[in-house]
Amino acid sequence: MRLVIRQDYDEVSDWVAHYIKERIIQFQPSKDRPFVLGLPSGSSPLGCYQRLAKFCKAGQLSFKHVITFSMDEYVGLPREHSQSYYSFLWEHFFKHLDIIPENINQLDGNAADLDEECRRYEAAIVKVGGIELFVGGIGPDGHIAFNEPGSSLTSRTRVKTLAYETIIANSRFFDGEVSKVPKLALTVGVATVMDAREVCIIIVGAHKSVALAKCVEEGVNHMCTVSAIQLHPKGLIVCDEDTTLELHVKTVKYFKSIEHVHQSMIGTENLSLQGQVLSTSGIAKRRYTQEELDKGSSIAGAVAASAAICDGDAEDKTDDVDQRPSKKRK
Ligand SMILES: N[C@@H]1[C@@H](O)[C@H](O)[C@@H](COP(=O)(O)O)O[C@@H]1O
Repeated sequence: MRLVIRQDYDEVSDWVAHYIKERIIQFQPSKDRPFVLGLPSGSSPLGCYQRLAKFCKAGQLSFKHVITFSMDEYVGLPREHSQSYYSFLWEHFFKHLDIIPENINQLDGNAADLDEECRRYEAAIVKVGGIELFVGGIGPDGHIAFNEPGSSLTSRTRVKTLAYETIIANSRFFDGEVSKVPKLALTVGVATVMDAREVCIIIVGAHKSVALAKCVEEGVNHMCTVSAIQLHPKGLIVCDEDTTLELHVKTVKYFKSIEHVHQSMIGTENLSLQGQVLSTSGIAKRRYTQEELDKGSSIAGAVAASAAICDGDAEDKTDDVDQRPSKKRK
């Protein structure tokens, strides 16, 4: 698992937006081979969504061949309600993109048969060949999507009763009134997320620092469902400095030093990013502009490393890119 620490929310949003952009571009999606992206709602991904929309508007990125699957939805809240995840994602993301509406998959919290709706969703994911990159956010107790503490780590899309802490936390979107917050939700399962070929979790704010510490420094545990990411071969967490408050100093130093080594191996210094930085992967052969290099060399490097590893031998298919000199880089 990789832990990328940035100064604040804006830097986290910048990093994740660039990362998603590079992953999509690298993938070279087409009608027959679309890029399948899992998406969260909530305040954590907002800055990232705004940046992705800007890329799209500027013609630097297209969602034409991107299929999306949203993580969760309240049960019983009308779709047009401003706080339904359907409305949220349309308002803050989809309507600003060139995405084809039929490629947007969202759970219907008003379906007549909720169990059937969950089965339909899982089947739809399978039908498109699985999710390439699942981006996620967490609640203060470490729940991913609506997989509340105690959720099975092998869970699939299903109906969940919300934990009281979640209802309180989300009441900020319902005029601060707990009674207005729906008590049930549809959510992808922990295993649905972990089945994705890559998982990227955005965690921002001191109020999530305990959850981050549990996820990174403690074991895999159903009371902190995001901790399942430890078992994922390509798990990535992007957080800000405030969120590291409960981590050991040595843990923070460790992940920062890894990123430093990573950058010096894959960044501009040694790899001539101005050339075909991604050529080792065989996936994309795009040249980076100087501006991109100045702004996002670490992101380009991360993506390049990611691609190189994916493209490697079976034994290379791990995320430990940072700790291992790549034979491809000789
Ligand atoms: N079910 C949602 C999640 O999908 C979301 O990721 C999380 C964090 O939200 P926020 O980013 O607003 O803190 O809250 C919830 O409870």
